[in-house]
Amino acid sequence: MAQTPHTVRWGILATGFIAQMFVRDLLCNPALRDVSDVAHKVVAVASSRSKESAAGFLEKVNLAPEGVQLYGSYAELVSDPDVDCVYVATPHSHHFQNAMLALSAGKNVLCEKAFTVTASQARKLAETARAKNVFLMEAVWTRYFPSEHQRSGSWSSPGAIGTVYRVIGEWS
Ligand SMILES: NC(=O)C1=CN([C@@H]2O[C@H](COP(=O)(O)OP(=O)(O)OC[C@H]3O[C@@H](n4cnc5c(N)ncnc54)[C@H](OP(=O)(O)O)[C@@H]3O)[C@@H](O)[C@H]2O)C=CC1
Ligand SMILES: O=C1OC[C@@H](O)[C@H](O)[C@H]1O
Repeated sequence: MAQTPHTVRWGILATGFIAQMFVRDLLCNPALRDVSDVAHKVVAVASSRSKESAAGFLEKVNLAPEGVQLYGSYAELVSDPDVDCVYVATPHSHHFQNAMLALSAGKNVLCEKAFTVTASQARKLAETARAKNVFLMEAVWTRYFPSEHQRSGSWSSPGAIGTVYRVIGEWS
């Protein structure tokens, strides 16, 4: 019998380039990647500038406005009781304050990379997430590439490839 998927209700914090990419991907049918136990719904979008910017975002990602709350501030977004998880897509300089705002409101958080500017900020976010018993993760999608699983599964085990003297990386 088909399983009823758990629906995660997302609040999108910021409306720039990667937020648009993220929402388009988020709303792809999970069955396309053989996933049936979870579904995703965008229930709120906030722009730091205005509610109109948030409305413009919906148009850019081809998302119908019905059932989506629009906010002109991040504080309003994290206060929305219908939001389960906040996706933080602001510049690095603002990740700490924005993720902390959402965690403090008891929201689960997915925060864009680079996670924080200092290690101390990252520790504070992790401590807050633990205290609030919510999920917190940095949005490093490349971590989930099949090649990365191979690398972490075999190449990185002690001694598997001998002593590493030099590493050259490339994004392609
Ligand atoms: N995982 C990945 O593959 C990628 C991750 N990123 C990461 O995502 C983050 C955002 O990058 P990107 O989307 O390219 O950036 P953009 O400049 O396109 O968008 C950032 C958005 O943050 C909001 N914002 C809030 N405060 C400020 C501020 N003081 N200055 C500028 N913007 C502000 C704005 O939205 P509004 O005012 O409407 O809320 C703005 O549109 C970065 O940390 C970047 O590293 C970027 C690209 C790829
Ligand atoms: O910031 C980024 O922008 C481009 C992406 O391809 C890359 O994975 C990411 O780190």
